Formats: sequence, C-alpha cells, structure tokens
Amino acid sequence: MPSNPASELTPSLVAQLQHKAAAAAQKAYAPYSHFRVGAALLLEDGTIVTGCNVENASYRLTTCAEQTAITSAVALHGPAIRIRAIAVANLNNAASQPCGACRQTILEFSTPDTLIFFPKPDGTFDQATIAELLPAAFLLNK
Ligand SMILES: O=c1ccn([C@H]2C[C@H](O)[C@@H](CO)O2)c(=O)[nH]1
Ligand SMILES: [Zn+2]
Repeated sequence: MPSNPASELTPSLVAQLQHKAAAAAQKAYAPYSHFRVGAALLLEDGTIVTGCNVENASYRLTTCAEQTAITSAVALHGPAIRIRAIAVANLNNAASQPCGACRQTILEFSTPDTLIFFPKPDGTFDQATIAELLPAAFLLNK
C-alpha cells in the first residue's frame, strides 16, 4: 500500500526521508573510514527503501549507501522501479553528495527530475536533480 502519492513531495515527506536515511546510517558497516552513510529512496508508488554503506578490507569492494538502497529496492520491488527522490545522510556531520558511481547508478532508475537531498557541511540540506548532478551521462539505448 503506497504511503504517499508520487506527486506530493511535501516538506514533511522529505523530512521523513531524511529521518529514515539517518536511521539507516546507524546500520552502516564502516570500520575502515568510520564514515557512516544512509540513503532513503522514495519510489514512484510511495514506497520507501533504505540502505547504508558496507565496507570491505579490500577497500575498493566497498558499496555506497545509495547503491545498497537501490540494490535492495530492485530485489524487493523488481526491475521497473523509478525513484522519485533520495535523501542521503551521514552520522559524521559532514557533507555527503552522492559520489560519481552513485550518480550513474541513481540515473539508471530515475526520471530527469528525480530529486536528491544531501547534507552540506553546515548541517543544512541541498537539493539537486539527477540531471544536474550528472550532466552528459553515459547511456545505452534500451
Ligand atoms: O556516495 C557515497 C560516497 C561514499 N560513501 C561511503 C563509502 C565509504 O564507506 C565511505 C567513505 O568513502 O562513504 C557512500 O556511502 N556514498
Ligand atoms: Zn557512492
């Protein structure tokens, strides 16, 4: 059952997404960087799916929070998911815009106006569309 229609990205829904992203960050596995990140995806049907970063002793095998959230969303809801909005949070009082790899992964399941909310160093949040974060992106015709 959808919790909220896709068209209503209200301030309270954005706040709920940010809260869930911060809660997800509590689950992060980050013994190497100690940088704990959470992401909450709002899908077009109103469903919210979260993820956290999962590090590895072989550092480059680390998975970002945004990517674990998207992997979970596909596993739970199937390949047709579309992301309406994403909130990113960290428990380190730092800025955390999605990295380049995450931007490409987000794009795969986005519409041009998918909105991403991410923390700035001053504790406030910035927002940008995926098209703004990843201009001239790599695409294949499907
Ligand atoms: O977009 C990003 C960038 C980094 N991290 C994580 C990966 C790593 O565990 C830690 C430090 O880079 O932050 C994310 O979760 N998302
Ligand atoms: Zn990333």
